[in-house]
Amino acid sequence: MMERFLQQSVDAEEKFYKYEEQRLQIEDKRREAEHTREMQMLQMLGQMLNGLSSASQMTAPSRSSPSHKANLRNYPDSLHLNHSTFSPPIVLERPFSLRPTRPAKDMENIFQLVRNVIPPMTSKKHKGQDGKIGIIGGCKEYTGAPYFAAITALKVGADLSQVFCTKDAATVIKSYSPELIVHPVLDHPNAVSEVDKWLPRLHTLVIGPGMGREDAILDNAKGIIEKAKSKGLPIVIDADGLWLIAQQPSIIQGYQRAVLTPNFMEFSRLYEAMLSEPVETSDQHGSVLRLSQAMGNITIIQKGERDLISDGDKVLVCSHEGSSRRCGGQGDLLAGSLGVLVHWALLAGPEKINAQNPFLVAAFGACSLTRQCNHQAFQKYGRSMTTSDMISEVGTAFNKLFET
Ligand SMILES: NC(=O)C1=CN([C@@H]2O[C@H](COP(=O)(O)OP(=O)(O)OC[C@H]3O[C@@H](n4cnc5c(N)ncnc54)[C@H](O)[C@@H]3O)[C@@H](O)[C@H]2O)[C@@H](O)CC1
Ligand SMILES: Nc1ncnc2c1ncn2[C@@H]1O[C@H](COP(=O)(O)OP(=O)(O)OP(=O)(O)O)[C@@H](O)[C@H]1O
Repeated sequence: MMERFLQQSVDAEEKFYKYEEQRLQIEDKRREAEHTREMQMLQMLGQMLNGLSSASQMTAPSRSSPSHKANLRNYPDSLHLNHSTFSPPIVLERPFSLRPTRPAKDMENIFQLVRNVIPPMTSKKHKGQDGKIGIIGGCKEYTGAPYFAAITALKVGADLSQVFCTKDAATVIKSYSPELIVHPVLDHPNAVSEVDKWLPRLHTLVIGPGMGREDAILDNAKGIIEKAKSKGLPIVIDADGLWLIAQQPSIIQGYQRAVLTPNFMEFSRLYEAMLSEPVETSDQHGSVLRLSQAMGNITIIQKGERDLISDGDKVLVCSHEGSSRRCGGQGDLLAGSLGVLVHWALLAGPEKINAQNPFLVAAFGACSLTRQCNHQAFQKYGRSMTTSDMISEVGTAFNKLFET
């Protein structure tokens, strides 16, 4: 009886997703047609301008296109993106508000894509299926950051969160929470092979929160990134992981199964390292687009008043209402939730996300969630709000955004 009931709810859910898929496909076709019309008009305009001045020429930035398909592990063919090599980059403004009067249709569509990737809750699953996330970080000075990232991953819905930190940090992190699995290996002489043993049992790696910047640890992080890349493991890089990338961008350049999450300072360092000039602050969209292209179309989230998300082809803007409180650790919450959403977006496959880039969908979801947690916690605690208060809001914020 119970089984039949469960089967019926699974069937109903599948029907719902099918219907949603069809609706999104129709919407996508409509937008493609609109886009084609706009391109034709632009071409006509270009021809007219050419007639006026023979010197003028329309150029479109070209994408470097390293294989999207390298090392896909067991995921569906989710990185086969519908990019046209010569089409100009699309810049999409997607302000987000829960207020019914403002939602832009495009924004609601991408939001629906995030909802589509959330795995259904059924009694048929075993531990681990909804996500096993590894956090590389945590040293003597910083024990909070890896904890924030790891506990957030669990609260978003991952089944297991494992922290790989230095020996000094392990007991401290463990004492914050019995839910976390903590490995004191990051300053071990065989750190890379110690972590490598665990990689086949993980779905995503989050590298950097509270990792510190000691040369030996950065070297180990580099080795771990190389091992993860060779296994096709999705990687989120934040904080001190970004410090490492700014010194040696080639470690991650062209690996499109990575997301970088720089704050303004981290973004500036990366930008200068890659483009040998200061960030153009008056053109934030252009800057994030250019940096992603220079990195080989890796997804980049530039965090700030508005989060700008780009894969070098599109720019999404998440300006979901947060608050004016900027306590440390909010970026760790973002990194942990992103680790889970990246796994879910890849697992869902291209049909569920309308053949969009799964890393963009996951990034948009994680930014919206972080900002919603910030908003809710600020309503309760105002100036005294801390990141732990935000983490307490993950469950309700997630339900409000994605499950109602
Ligand atoms: N409780 C903890 O253990 C925490 C540890 N953290 C760790 O601390 C380490 C260092 O992180 P930092 O972020 O300080 O590293 P950085 O050395 O990159 O410092 C960035 C600095 O830029 C400033 N900044 C940020 N946005 C800016 C903007 N828009 N304009 C101007 N200045 C801006 C910040 O005040 C910060 O001092 C990392 O390992 C990080 O993970 C942080 O995650 C915070 C919480
Ligand atoms: N001015 C702002 N207004 C609203 N939200 C913001 C603002 N700045 C950042 N955020 C939000 O806070 C999240 C974390 O960004 P932040 O810049 O604090 O990261 P960080 O400095 O890396 O954090 P951490 O303290 O964990 O190292 C971002 O995803 C963004 O959504």
